[in-house]
Amino acid sequence: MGVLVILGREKNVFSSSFNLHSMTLSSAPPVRRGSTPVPFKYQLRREEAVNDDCDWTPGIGVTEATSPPPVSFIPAQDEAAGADVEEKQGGPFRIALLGQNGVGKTSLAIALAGEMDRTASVDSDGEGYVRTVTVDNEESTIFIFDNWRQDLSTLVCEVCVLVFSVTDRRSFHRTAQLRLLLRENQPQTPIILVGNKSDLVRSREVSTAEAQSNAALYESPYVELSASLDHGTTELLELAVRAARGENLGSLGVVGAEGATGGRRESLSTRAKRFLSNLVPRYPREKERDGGKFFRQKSRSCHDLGAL
Ligand SMILES: Nc1nc2c(ncn2[C@@H]2O[C@H](COP(=O)(O)OP(=O)(O)OP(=O)(O)O)[C@@H](O)[C@H]2O)c(=O)[nH]1
Repeated sequence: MGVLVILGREKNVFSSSFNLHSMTLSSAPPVRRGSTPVPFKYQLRREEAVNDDCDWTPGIGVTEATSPPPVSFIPAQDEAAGADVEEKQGGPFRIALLGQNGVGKTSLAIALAGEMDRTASVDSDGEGYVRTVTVDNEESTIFIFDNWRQDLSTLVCEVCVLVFSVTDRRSFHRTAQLRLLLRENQPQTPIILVGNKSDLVRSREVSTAEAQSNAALYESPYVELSASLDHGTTELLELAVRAARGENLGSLGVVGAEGATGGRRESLSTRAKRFLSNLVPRYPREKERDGGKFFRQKSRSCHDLGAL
């Protein structure tokens, strides 16, 4: 049984301490958001990713002065080998949201915690989100945390959600690095790849197909969503709970905002056929077969317009 820690919702706790530092240490560089391009000289090398997986911004993250308070964590009972599967069914399940700064982890954690729905059963201790959810007619308790700043080797959770912003290619690359680190430390933990900010269509830098094939390479499901619009978050929540229960998710294709049917997506040819069959007959032969219905309908609508 574990008590988890998010510094997410009460991010103000972290923010306020950070601001305090910013005030005293005026030379500290600003925190980089996911949508802000990073100068080339600041790009993270692999060695840096291994040693310091906190941030892309140099000078921020691991120093004593700017790091957030340590995350408290009590390992769950089922960590021991031979954990009781039945015990796992109801949780508690720990879901860790990891990813580059500004990709929307906190927004996503809040959406998953159901804070926007005031009737949801949500309880936060200020460090994480605790929620009881019913998935597949079964109740489970979940802990969601989005602000893991310590060494990834100390992270213990039932599911890892690697978040990137579809508007920031660098954050997509960051998930690949994180996956590498996670696989080194906990090869069995299910990983779900999440492309957030799907609402920002015009600023997109990572296509659905690219992210999906990347996820498929590692047999992870890919979920595309918008935390801000709370679009696709339910699918992620259900997926995470199923993964935590030990269900094999495999590679489900795209789930969420752009392809809400998961592995049961229609093929391109099926969709094309359906689209064509729905077309109004346009060609003379079809019009003949149609018995002139098309024209009659059209003239009727013209007539109606005239009446207006
Ligand atoms: N358009 C859009 N903006 C989003 C979405 N999700 C988050 N944002 C915005 O992205 C910015 C960063 O969101 P956060 O939730 O703070 O991101 P984070 O990953 O927790 O950031 P750090 O705590 O710095 O690591 C905020 O301005 C959010 O409003 C989304 O789905 N769509």
